[in-house]
Order: sequence, then structure tokens, then C-alpha cells
Amino acid sequence: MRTSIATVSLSGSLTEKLTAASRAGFDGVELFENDLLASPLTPEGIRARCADLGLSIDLYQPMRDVEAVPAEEFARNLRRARHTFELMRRLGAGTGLVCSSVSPLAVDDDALAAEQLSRLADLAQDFGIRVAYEALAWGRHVHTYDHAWRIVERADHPALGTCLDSFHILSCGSDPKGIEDIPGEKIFFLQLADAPLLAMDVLRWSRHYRCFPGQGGFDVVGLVRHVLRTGYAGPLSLEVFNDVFRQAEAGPTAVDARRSLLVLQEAVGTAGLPAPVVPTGVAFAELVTSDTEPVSALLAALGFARTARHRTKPVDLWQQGEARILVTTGPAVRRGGTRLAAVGLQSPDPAAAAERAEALLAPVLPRRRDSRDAPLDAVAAPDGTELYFCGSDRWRADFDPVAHNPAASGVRHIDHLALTQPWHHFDQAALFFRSVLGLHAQESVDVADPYGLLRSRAVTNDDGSVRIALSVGAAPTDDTVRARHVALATDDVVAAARRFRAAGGRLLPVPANYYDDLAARYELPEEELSTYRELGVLYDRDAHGVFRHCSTRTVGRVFIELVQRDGGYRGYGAVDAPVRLAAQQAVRAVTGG
Ligand SMILES: O=C(O)c1ccc(O)c(O)c1
Ligand SMILES: [Mg+2]
Repeated sequence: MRTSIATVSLSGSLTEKLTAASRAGFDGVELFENDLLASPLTPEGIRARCADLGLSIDLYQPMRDVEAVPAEEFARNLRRARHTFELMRRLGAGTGLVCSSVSPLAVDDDALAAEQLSRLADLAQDFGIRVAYEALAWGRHVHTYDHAWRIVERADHPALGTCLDSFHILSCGSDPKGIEDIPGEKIFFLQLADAPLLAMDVLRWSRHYRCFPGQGGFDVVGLVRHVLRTGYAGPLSLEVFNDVFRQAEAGPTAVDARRSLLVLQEAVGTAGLPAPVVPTGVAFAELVTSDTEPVSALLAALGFARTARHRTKPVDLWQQGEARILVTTGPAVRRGGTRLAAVGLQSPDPAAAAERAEALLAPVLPRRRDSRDAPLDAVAAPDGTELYFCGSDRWRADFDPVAHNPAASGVRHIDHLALTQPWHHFDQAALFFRSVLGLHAQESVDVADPYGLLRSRAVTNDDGSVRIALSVGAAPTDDTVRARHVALATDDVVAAARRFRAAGGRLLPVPANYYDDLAARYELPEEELSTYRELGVLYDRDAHGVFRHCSTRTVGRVFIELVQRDGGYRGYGAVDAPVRLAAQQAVRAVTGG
């Protein structure tokens, strides 16, 4: 099916929007009046630019407050419509959108609405144009899709059809099954948007919080299935009003948008993609640093052993149990400080995993950085984090063992990776990790930080052997502030923390108030509490079990968390995150780091 995106969904000038839509592979656009009004291009110029970019103008919109009004008002509306249709002819846009009226002049009279829309369609027909009538959820008298359709049906005009918009339909709780009662050829246009399930005024919700299908809480897939059963053959078009997307760069947003449609088309069976290859574990986490000394000291104090070195590159492999951490340095990483830059995922079929990622528009990374290296399948996540798909242990063939003392035994494996996202990447990242890797997303939670709010959402595989916690701050400045971390699983966090401290490691101190509150919340023996207090161990419970965790001091933009997950605890200690973030902030204030 053809795919389209509304210009309102992307940031920048009209030219930037069109270029981004074309590069991401869209076939067409919905052109918004404001984008045309603000463009220095003539309508013919816009038409030519779209043609050059391989885009059709699938819809021009919106026309507002047209129908069910007194005669003299309607005469004025027709005059305005004539101008719009003339403009559409110059643009080469075949379908125009009319939103259900919000005007106080409009009356609750379907017969009048049908008659006036029919006269509008007469005029459109003279210009070789069609009109699609859409119910806005906050329309004055018409706010459901079935009501809009009844009016269109009543008008019975070949140039008048309806436009369905998943947001309006699903936000007001209409049953989308009724869509199947509309003949497909009378559905002139289908607009798709998802949204998080928020309790707020529907107009605000629509204009600020829409997101791409799969990023919110609506069953957009189910709705599209109903639409396809009617025989609808028009484009699948994304109409997303979103404050973050309005600010984010258009290029990545357009790619994110296309990815959401590819996933949707896979779900409804109109496009095939290589099947997801769900990762079965974390092969490694890769830290890059311009200064290996503090990183080596941190890992050594945690009981890791430096077991191997890459044959061709300045990369060390540190290991303890099944936890593997690569430390990369060299000229390429001089900038940017210490950070968590790559993740190796154990994959049953790395080539197939990379194929799916590529089909879902992830940039594929070179298979070899050096001609002597074993080929690796790797792609970049939206924020640039490199994801390596590791089958068996081929990646280790490039490493030569080095003499080392045995590692400690407290750490068993990597429990989870916390990948802080750039501020405008959150929904995009969750959709990426879910769709590309076939992981499940959990509910997102808000976490308070002393200088803002953090939104956090985990994606996991079925058995929890791959857990990635995505989080994002509320403002662009947060990018530089918050660290990522590697959480290491241990059977005894107290012993692991003690061992770390005895080896010269520094733990993040936690305020006494936290432990006073803990004592009030749970009946913990005083001895246990004082141990936690002494080490800065945080404590959480869910319906399944208990989570104990503590953090090291931050090195660059990375820290390590030691975690003990007992009895099937499923979370990540989110309730403790505000305390941890404040403690990190306090350390930063003292050290300036
Ligand atoms: O918010 C609006 O006014 C508006 C305009 C056009 C649409 O297609 C829509 O869904 C909403
Ligand atoms: Mg709409």
C-alpha cells in the first residue's frame, strides 16, 4: 500500500519536511495549509519539488467550519472553497479534507450538513477534486466517524467521501468494527495516529500528544484491519501532532514514522518483513573511553579480570562469570568521554537479525572494521548505540588471551543495560527495540530527578535474559547530564559491594532518610538495615520478589549497578531511582564531575 505522512508531523521548512519524507521512503504527503502559506515556493513550485522527490500530494488540508451553517455563511464558505480548490488544482492535489465544524454558527441538522457538503462537492467536481469529510472528536455536532459517514451517505455525491482518523475514532471510544459498514470506495482517506492513554481534554491530547502507531496505547492495527476489510485502497497516512516531533530533526522523525508503518503493515499482513530474531542474551557491553585507567580500576575492583585483547584494535575484554565488558580506546574515541556505546546481543541468527533491522531502516554498520577481523552483523539504534548480533562466540575469535589473575565469582551476568536516550528519541527507541529485536515493552514510569523528570521504559525478551531500560529526560539539556549504566547480577549484593569496597572501589552514598523510610515501609531486621545503610544498598519489592541494588561512582557518563534479583522480581528499582539520581547529583556537585 502507498504510505503518506502529514507535513504537520515533521519539523522545519516545507522543503525540509518534503525532503525528509522522501528520504524515509514515503510515497506521498498530506500538505497542511500552514506549511503552504509559510513557504516561499509557489504552488507550482511545491508541486514540482514533490514530483522531483517522488512524492504525491495525497491530501490538502484542512478546510474548517464549512457545513450546517446559515445560507449567507455557507455562501462565504463556498467562495473560500473555490480559492482552495483552485490552489489544489495548481498543486496537483486530488483530495481535500473538510473537518467537522466547531463553529458556534453550525446547527445540529444532518440534512443541512449533507446538502451543503453536496454543494461543496459539486464545486470540487468542477475542479476535478474530491472532498473527504472527517469527524473531529471535538466537533460541535459531528464528532464520531459513523455520524460523519451517515452525512456523507445521505449526501450521496461521487466527489464526497469520508476521511477516517484513528485518533478521533479511538480517543472517543467508538467501536471501529462499524467501519466495515462503509463501502471502501467511500473512504477517501485514512489518517493514522496512536497516542498514550492520558486522561485529558481530547483537543489538547490530539494536538500535542499523538504519536506514531505502535508508540502509544491505541489498537491502531485492529482499526486498520477493519478498514482493509472494506476494500479501502488509498494510502496509509500518518497524521501526528506532537510537540516533541515538532522540535526534533525531521530526518530521524520521518524514519521513525516509516518504521512504525512498516511494523503496522507487517501486523495487518500487507507487507512482509524478515521475521524478528529475538536475542537470547547479552554477549557484551562496550564502554569507550579516552582514558582506560579509571575504567580498568573500576572493573578490577568489581572483580573482573582482563582476559583478552583484540588482535587489531585497542579493545580489552574484561570478564566475570557470564558478564563481559569491552573497553575500547584509541584516537577515534578521544572526544566524548567514557560512555556505554555498544551492546553485543546473543543471537540465534545474526545475519537474519541484521536483515530485519535493515528492513526496518536501521543503519547497517560495516561488517569489518579491519580486513583481518571476523565479520560481524551490527546496526545502529536511533541514538547511535551500536548493536552487535553475536552468534556463538565468533566475535571472540578476534581476541587473544592475555595472562590474568582469576576473576572474582560474585557477578554472574549482565542483568540489564540502562540506555539513557537523547530527549527526543524516547518513543522512537522503544518502538525500535521492540520491532527490530522483537522485545516486549513494559509500561513507562516517571521518575523524579532533582533537576527534572525522567521517563523510563524497559524492553525485555521472554525469559528476562535481555533487559534494556530506556530512559529520557524532559529537556534537551538533559542529554549531557545523565549517565548510562550496566547492571550486574549477583546472588549476594552485600558481599559483592563489600568486596568492591575492600578492593578500593567507591560506592554511591545514600542519605540516611532513605533508610529511615525503608524501616517504616518494611519490617527489616535492624542489622540488615544497617548493612544497607553502610553500603548504600537500595531495596525494593514487587508482587514477585525482592530487589537489592547499589551503584558505583560514575566514571565519565557510565556507572555500574550491582543488583540482586530474588524470587522473580520483575522491575528495575524505579521507586529508588529518584534517590539514586539525587545522590549522583550530590556527588557531582562536590566533585564537579
Ligand atoms: O486538530 C485539528 O484541527 C485537526 C485538523 C485536521 C485533522 O485531520 C485532524 O485530525 C485534526
Ligand atoms: Mg485527522
